[in-house]
Amino acid sequence: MAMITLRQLLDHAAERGYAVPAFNINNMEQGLAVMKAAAATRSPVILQASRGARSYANDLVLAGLIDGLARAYPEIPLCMHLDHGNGLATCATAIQNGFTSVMMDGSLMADGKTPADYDYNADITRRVTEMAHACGVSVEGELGVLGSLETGMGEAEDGHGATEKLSEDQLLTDPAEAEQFVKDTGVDALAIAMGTSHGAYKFTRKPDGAILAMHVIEEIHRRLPNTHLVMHGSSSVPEDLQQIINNYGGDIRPTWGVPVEEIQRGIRSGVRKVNIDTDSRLAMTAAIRKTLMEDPTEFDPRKYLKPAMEMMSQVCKDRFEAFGTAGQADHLTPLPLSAMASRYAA
Ligand SMILES: O=C(CO)COP(=O)(O)O
Ligand SMILES: O=C[C@H](O)COP(=O)(O)O
Ligand SMILES: [Zn+2]
Ligand SMILES: [Zn+2]
Repeated sequence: MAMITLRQLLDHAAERGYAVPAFNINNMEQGLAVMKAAAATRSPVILQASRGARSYANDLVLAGLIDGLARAYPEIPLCMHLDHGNGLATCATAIQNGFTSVMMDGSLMADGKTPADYDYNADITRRVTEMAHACGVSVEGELGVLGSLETGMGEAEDGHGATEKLSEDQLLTDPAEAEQFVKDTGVDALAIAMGTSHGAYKFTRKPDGAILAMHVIEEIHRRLPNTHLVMHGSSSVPEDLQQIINNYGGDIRPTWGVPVEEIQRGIRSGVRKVNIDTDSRLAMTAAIRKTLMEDPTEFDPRKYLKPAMEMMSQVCKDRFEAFGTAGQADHLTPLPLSAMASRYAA
């Protein structure tokens, strides 16, 4: 089938100067929304599932869903990635269930809340990398803790993320340490911290360099020109989606996300994977609120889930176009995991 590893996909993206949005999925509708957008724009895709998604959807159901999506869209290279793995077992069971890539997020301890020190992070990430690479599976690590440069706070969301006040040291990945980390762990991709956070409330104003430190990415790329960089918390939180939600009885407080042009600037400096969950959530919620308020007699879930899929799919198409992913599916021939495993062994 058309399953691809993160490593092969991001190597291709680096060669051709584009990035791939990684969309979180929790159910069939989100999976289909991404695949339809990918097929329409001829884009390779990264679908990612968090620990929360895995327990929401059930690992076996999720494995069946991935298999179905890959078979329904055989022309689209599909990378299935574990988002924010918290230990060896979480990563190993993702691989058992058909994931071709895992994130070991050792920036936090196994509780997903407490900031970890360098030695813990490097050690657990190196162990996951040895295990995953033996299977041909790719690994993303994280150095630095996501959180706000405006408030100094961590970004606790859905029971995940630091809850305490963090120092600027923790909130911004140190470029020298990043160089050491890649050497110590052998990761294929590195997630870094530079002021983004998960969820809808990232910035209280349109972000400038003081609160969205894109220069950190540029410095890390200068030191690690061959490492694929990953931006987390990179939803743009579009104002039009906020407005639809609020016009139809919702309550989203004024807020800003990461502007698409800042992500494009990152792509010029080695960013190859861009994590997006919140924008999909906003799109689906906007469509569902609108549909149900316009016709309060409606009670067939398909009647509001179909527009929800369509609105999410539009967000995905926009990002595929903006990040240069569109059209790239036709230039990729996925290698099997066994070929990737031999490559790592050599
Ligand atoms: O980073 C993410 C998943 O790992 C998602 O970030 P957003 O909340 O900005 O969509
Ligand atoms: O953490 C990143 C994603 O937004 C996933 O969120 P989740 O843990 O609520 O599924
Ligand atoms: Zn999260
Ligand atoms: Zn994340």
